[in-house]
Amino acid sequence: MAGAAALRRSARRVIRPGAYTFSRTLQHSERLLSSQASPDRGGVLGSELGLYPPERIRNFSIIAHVDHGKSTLADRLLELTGTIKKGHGQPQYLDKLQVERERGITVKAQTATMFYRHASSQLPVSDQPDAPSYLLNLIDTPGHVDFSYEVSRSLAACQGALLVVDAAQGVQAQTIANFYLAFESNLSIIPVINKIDQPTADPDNVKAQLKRLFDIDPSEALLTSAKTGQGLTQVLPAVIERMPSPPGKSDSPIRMLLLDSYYDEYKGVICHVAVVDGALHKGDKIASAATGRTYEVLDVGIMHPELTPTGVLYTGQVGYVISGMRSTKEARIGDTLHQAKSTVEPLPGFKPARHMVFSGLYPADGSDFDALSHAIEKLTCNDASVSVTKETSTALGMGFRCGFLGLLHMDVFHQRLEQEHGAQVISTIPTVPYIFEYGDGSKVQVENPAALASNPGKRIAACWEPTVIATIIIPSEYVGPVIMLCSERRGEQLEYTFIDAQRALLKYRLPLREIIVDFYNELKSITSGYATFDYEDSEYQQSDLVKMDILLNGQPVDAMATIVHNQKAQRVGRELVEKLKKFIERQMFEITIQAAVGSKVIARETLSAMRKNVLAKCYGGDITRKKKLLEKQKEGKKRMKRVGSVDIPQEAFHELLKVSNSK
Ligand SMILES: Nc1nc2c(ncn2[C@@H]2O[C@H](COP(=O)(O)OP(=O)(O)OP(=O)(O)O)[C@@H](O)[C@H]2O)c(=O)[nH]1
Repeated sequence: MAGAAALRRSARRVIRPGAYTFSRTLQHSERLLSSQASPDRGGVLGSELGLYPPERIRNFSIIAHVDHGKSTLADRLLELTGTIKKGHGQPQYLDKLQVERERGITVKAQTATMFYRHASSQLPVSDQPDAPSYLLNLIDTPGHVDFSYEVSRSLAACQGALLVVDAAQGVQAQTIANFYLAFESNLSIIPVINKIDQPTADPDNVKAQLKRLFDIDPSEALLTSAKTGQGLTQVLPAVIERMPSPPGKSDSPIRMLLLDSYYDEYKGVICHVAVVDGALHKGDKIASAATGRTYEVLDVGIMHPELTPTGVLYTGQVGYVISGMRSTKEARIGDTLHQAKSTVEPLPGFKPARHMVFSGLYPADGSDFDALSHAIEKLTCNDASVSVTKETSTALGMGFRCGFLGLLHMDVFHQRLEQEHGAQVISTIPTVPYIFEYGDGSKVQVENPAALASNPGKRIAACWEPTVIATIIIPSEYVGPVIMLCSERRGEQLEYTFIDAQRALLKYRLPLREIIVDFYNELKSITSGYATFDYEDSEYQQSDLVKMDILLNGQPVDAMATIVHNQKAQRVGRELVEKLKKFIERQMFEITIQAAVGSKVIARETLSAMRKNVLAKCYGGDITRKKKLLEKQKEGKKRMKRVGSVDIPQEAFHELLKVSNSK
């Protein structure tokens, strides 16, 4: 949890995707002017984009396991093409969100257009004045499993992908997932074995893995170091020579795919689009296939890498459109935008976002509801993959039930709420969407365990929970402990193979609720950090689930209710009450903390009465020190949540998250 000062500092450093400042714009025009003078660069303004028919365009993505070097490679390619200055002082240019920089992960995919002259012969480009210039759109993708939705969204606009694999770590779980996403999208895949500068690099072993797992010819692999620059000059020529150009009909009415959208305070909604057919000009009238609404194109251009107005986008090009949309809700990702008053066949959409983790978000201070509401609304403007509905808890007051793609997604959302909007939130135990069937045959999807109580008269006949197929790659000596962990988490083994002499691949079907909290941490800790893990959604399976309540002084706290597997209820209940006892401070009266399934209490702790005297350690009469301590206590109180008559610190809710799903 960031301190108040850190929050204030970070609030001043808000970075929004695509947001750009006046000074950056100036730098940009300077760069443009110099770029036009440079023999190695193409022009970019206005009609010059017309010089790039689809044959001279390549749209590609970089896919990789987390930390294998996608963003660094992207930076190097942007530098190599002069799109950004070398040593621009901001590593991982495309990772624009503050959380991305802090956590070193890519959350929101970004796009950048580059211009690159390429000659087919071996002579240097400078000796070939006629070497044609190519327009390359690089689409960065997130690496974490939660964001595979963003990956599939980006891949739909590409014809090829660079599959980056760390030369020392080799193929990892997300390499496999991302490879299949790209393969199923019919992309031409160029393997890039990166980080060859590392002393432990073993490119030949990685080549053998690529052959064994994906049937990739070893001679196709490029060897690079995004750190030292070694091998980087082969990358763009390979993109141009080995990847196809975008398909599309130049003489057809405009049809484009909406790749991403975000809200900019000054410009309104900015849509990233890939033009599939026709050309888009400023002033054109366009319509959304999803909503039927029509808009006038107010501004259109490319991301070079900042928004650069060009007035036009041609077939096969990727850029941005501003068309007076008021909210990103109008800009549905995967929608087809087309010429107004024409009927066109919508382009195949994307895999829709599936919300797999739900959690209640409440203002830490009940009176801050409006501020939280405003912050959530602003944030969802830029992250349409979060679902938000209002809910009320007797314990926490008015709040929101939010649906996320996964746990990291939820974490990132919380962090952004705090950092970018200064919101103080209490989040309830995350839950997955269960399906319950009542005795009368009716079925409900339960995203909030407390909601089960609203049908007290109905007998639960059956329940189902979502499962995932997990892929785990580990050094072979860790196979035993990992198998134990997976069976503790109610997993069913589907596959157990070796990908090389040292490493094994395990596939398990696991209930999603068993992995949403702490599974990855535990997997990492029992494998000394060597395990990599990825999962894809699978079907629902029938399960023996019960609702567990937490009661404080006999009163159920709805925000702490959780759904657990019957066999684990006792253990989880005991851990929850023990944890709560540690976090709830003693108060003026005795507090009983209980966990109960139905009317049966399965765990109980008692906190005896006592008032914490913050001045106890303060000897003598230093009045300013006393005042400071009392101020601190007052500040702490603000972060307390009064439930009935019991004050619960915000940390208790956070700690509960960790226990509720473990073991
Ligand atoms: N030694 C070495 N380190 C590299 C190389 N390329 C990247 N790195 C380092 O590896 C780490 C991860 O690099 P990133 O580019 O952030 O990785 P990523 O794949 O984009 O990670 P996500 O955005 O989280 O998916 C950083 O510390 C880089 O400096 C390389 O060629 N050699």
